Amino acid sequence: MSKRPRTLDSFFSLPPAKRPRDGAIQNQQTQGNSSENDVNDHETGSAQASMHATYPFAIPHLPPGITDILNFAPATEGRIIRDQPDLDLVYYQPYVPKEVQRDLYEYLRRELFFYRVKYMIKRGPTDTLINTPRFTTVFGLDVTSGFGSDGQCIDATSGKPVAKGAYKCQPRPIPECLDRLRTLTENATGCKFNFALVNYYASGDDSISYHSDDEKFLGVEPAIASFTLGAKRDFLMRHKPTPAGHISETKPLKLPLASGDMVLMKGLTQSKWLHSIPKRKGGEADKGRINITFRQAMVKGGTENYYRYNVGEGEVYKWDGSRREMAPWRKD
Ligand SMILES: O=C(O)CCC(=O)C(=O)O
Ligand SMILES: [Fe+2]
Repeated sequence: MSKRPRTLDSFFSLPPAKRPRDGAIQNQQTQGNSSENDVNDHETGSAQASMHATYPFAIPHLPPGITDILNFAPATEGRIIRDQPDLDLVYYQPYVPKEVQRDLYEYLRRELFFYRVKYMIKRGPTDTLINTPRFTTVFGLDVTSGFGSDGQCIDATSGKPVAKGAYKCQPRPIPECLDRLRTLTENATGCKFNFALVNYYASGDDSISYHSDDEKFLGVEPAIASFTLGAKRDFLMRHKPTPAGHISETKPLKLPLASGDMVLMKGLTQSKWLHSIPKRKGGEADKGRINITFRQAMVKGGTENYYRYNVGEGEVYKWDGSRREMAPWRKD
């Protein structure tokens, strides 16, 4: 039995893996080192890829030239930033080794599928259409479920398939390329992650406004690991307004996130601070930036929320190498 690091790919490999044993569960948290489907990998002899019924197309595995170097991450020791009230960060400059920053950026930009999500919100009495000002995609499943070896959602406690309708969305397993980085990040930080959210900021016009990732479905004091690849962009942080009468002795923060950097936000950071990537005119921002955040969702509502706002119902985008931009993708 081969001992290559276990990923989620037993059911990604083509042709499909054999039927699961009853109750077999393989999710980000529980997968072991069993390798029954490695046989498949060898038999096909073709380049390996992650595939799932919910993916519009297969995502090739990371090439060895990237994985071999990525295994040296983190490239530097993290700097602890706790010099302001409620702020609790570890800042790696960089986390991804320099030799693979560019290749990993170009690989993810080229191989992942993205969305430009639109949704309605109520502003007072009026319905307002929000156009998310960046490309997004998401993979993962909250702790109540995992993926069976046939790719179906399995209840984490009973090991049985989750009831039809338990999720309105269609959860997607984390592909090998992101799962590798997730595992490395778990090992380095001691934190657990079951979601990978990816943002692509095509230019300085793309952004994320001030917010905090403080949803209840992440549990108390969530840890979020946030990676930058590609263009350098400013990451702004400011303390949430304090109750009237309280003197806030905090000052805003600007981290100039560069390719390969990682910021781990933990403790009270999400409940007390806001963060944003503001729009920028010209300069490096127009070369494009990928952000990956790893998080841990505790309940099904977290899964629903992440797919609604990062996949939505719109068309699929894929990198078009000749146009050098994301373009609508259609199955031919
Ligand atoms: O792009 C970034 O660095 C931040 C992304 C972010 O805050 C988010 O996705 O919640
Ligand atoms: Fe955020």
